[in-house]
Amino acid sequence: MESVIGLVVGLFCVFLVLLKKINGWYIESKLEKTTRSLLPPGDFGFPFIGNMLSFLKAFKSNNPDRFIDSYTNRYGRIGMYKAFMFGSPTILITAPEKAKQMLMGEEIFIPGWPKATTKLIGDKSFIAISIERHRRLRKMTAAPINGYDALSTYLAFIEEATISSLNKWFRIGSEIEFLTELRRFTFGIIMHIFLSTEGSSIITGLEQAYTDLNCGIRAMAINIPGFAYHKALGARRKLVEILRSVLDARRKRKELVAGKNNKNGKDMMDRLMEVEDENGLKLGDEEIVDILIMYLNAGHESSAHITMWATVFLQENPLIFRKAKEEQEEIRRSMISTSQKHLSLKEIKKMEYLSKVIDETLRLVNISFVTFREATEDTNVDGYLIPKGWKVQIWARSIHLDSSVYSNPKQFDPSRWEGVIPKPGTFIPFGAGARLCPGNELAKLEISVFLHYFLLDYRMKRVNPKCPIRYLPHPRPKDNCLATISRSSCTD
Ligand code: HEM
Repeated sequence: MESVIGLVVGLFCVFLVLLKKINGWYIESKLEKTTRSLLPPGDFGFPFIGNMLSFLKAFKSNNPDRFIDSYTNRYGRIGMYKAFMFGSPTILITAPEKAKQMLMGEEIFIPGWPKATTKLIGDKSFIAISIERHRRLRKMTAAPINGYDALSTYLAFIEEATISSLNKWFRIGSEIEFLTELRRFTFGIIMHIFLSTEGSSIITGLEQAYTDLNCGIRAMAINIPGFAYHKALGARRKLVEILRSVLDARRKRKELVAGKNNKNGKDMMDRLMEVEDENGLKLGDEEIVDILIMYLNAGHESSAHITMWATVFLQENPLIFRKAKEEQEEIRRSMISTSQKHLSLKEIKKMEYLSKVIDETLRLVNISFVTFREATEDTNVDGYLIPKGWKVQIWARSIHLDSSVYSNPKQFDPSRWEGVIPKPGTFIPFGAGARLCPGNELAKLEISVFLHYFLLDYRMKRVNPKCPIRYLPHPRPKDNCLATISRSSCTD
């Protein structure tokens, strides 16, 4: 009996190996013979699902890195591998210099997000429009978010939101989901920038919709009730509905006050409604809504996660906490000496050690662990070929946790940034090139202001300090960082 079971298991294994080989032959049969011979090593997994099962298995375990490790262990650390992910043949990039080449080569490597993601974020958002249109809309939206004047303007709002949020959580006195609260906090900021007048009235509806949208972004694209992707599509419909009604109401209001618009009172929605292309054409409602959906999402999720992780790491490392706090105390002392009540960008610039804490958090946590591109032409990279039409995934996570790039990479150590200018491609938490995150400075500002007040006056105590981490869609403790916030004067 045992030998029969052994035989069946053996035959099944052979069948699986054969299935993978046939799948590989089938995918490569669409390429020219010379192209095939130049592909990097790797495997395409099983028909239809490709390598998705091993990807999801790794990212649902406590060791997501074992997905890429399985390639480096089998084929060596060559930094590029062939695979089949999210329904497309794909080249995985895990080496800094190659990542840099992909990120900087915007003409050849256009965004290549899975179709299912584009359906959620919108086919008129930045991830799906032409290079020219992207350049134009980006230019128009990036400076009012990330420019020096814009940041100075937002600072007061961020400061006020920080002080009142921390005070509120402290007053609650019992456990809060720290991450959920921080998402609310960062969402309030991005809503203020984009939809200053409607913010508070629609914020609750949008918040829940964004939670559901995000759960579907890196899930399998199964549009059946009960699956995350199905729920995310519903969330997108809700977002479109809410934002469209805001847009309609604004248009009506604008008609009423035509000609009386105050330039200083403009938020991003006003700008999007007013911008014209070289032929005098304005953006359509669908375009405005998709750009809003993308910005409002990108503009709060990552910042909230990084703020939470930075707080957790500081709290877990008393020496680092102390050093960061001393820097903030020095800043507060100098403000008091000149009777300065509010932070300005001058103080933010002085937060050198805190900036290292934030960079180290960005490196270690890897909120955007992978970015998606598509090759628009056959491209040779270090002797290997990326065929035209294939997807490219740039694995920032693998680069940031590579022991040949960062010594002791899993350790939280802000001092590693002392006097260091990262080599190109080695530190890419915000991407690089034409698609470099247009909210990177705003994100760092929000996190810095929050940590300034947190370090000076508060403590966070987690209910489950050893709570397991969920890695999809973003790394977070499964309990959303259940914690109490207390004032440091009460605990020191
Ligand atoms: C810690 C916080 C953040 C992280 C780690 C982060 C990370 C990234 C990364 C890696 C990209 C590049 C994607 C690619 O190359 O395809 C990106 C793009 C983008 N980010 Fe962020 N981001 C953060 C905060 C923000 C904020 C606050 C905003 C909004 C104000 C924002 C808006 C965007 C947008 C609109 C894009 C698309 C840019 C384009 O395609 O041109 N992000 N972000």
